[in-house]
Amino acid sequence: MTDKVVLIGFMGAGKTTVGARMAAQLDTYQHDLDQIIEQHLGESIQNFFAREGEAAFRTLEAQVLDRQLAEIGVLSTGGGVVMTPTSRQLLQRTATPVVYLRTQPEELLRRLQGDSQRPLLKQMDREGFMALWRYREPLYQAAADVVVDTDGLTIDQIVTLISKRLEQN
Ligand SMILES: Nc1ncnc2c1ncn2[C@@H]1O[C@H](COP(=O)(O)OP(=O)(O)O)[C@@H](O)[C@H]1O
Ligand SMILES: O=C(O)C1=C[C@@H](OP(=O)(O)O)[C@@H](O)[C@H](O)C1
Ligand SMILES: [Mg+2]
Repeated sequence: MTDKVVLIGFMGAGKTTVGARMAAQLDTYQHDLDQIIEQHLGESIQNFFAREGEAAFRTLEAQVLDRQLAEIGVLSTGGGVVMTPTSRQLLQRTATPVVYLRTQPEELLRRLQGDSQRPLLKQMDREGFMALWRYREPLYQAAADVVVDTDGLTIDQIVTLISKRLEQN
């Protein structure tokens, strides 16, 4: 299987968790855009968001995405990467397969219950969360080469499914 994959999907879809397991199984690197951005900033995304706002974060995210697409390994993105036209273009143009980890919003809300790291989650009520999911869903679909539904699956099952779907692709 290819040792280059990009994972996209909504907050809580498992991009970070699945990416780490997949990289371990493929004996390759995982790059997590959020972690790279936090290392670069020397502070949490949470703090940066609060001080500089979402637009500044998106600009930075697009720059780091551009650079990381050149690296081998599994690239776990942040859920909002499809919100920026530049980032969407980068995903469209890359030769690396883009995998959409698709998870129903009710399941995401269960997974993210009690989370305090995601600034957008804090700002939203249930309706806002659902609306954002519906808004982003076609953007993920359009950016993806492969769509994997994660509801009810374990991390290992998702990794196996991704490998299978990429072979078929
Ligand atoms: N398939 C899954 N089944 C159950 N819990 C999951 C699954 N995938 C991820 N999680 C949990 O959901 C939370 C968010 O996962 P994470 O990998 O950080 O998502 P993302 O990076 O897409 O926002 C974590 O607590 C993780 O353990
Ligand atoms: O959906 C979003 O807009 C965001 C998702 C987060 O990443 P995860 O998808 O890994 O939670 C992180 O990039 C930031 O909080 C914004
Ligand atoms: Mg993540």
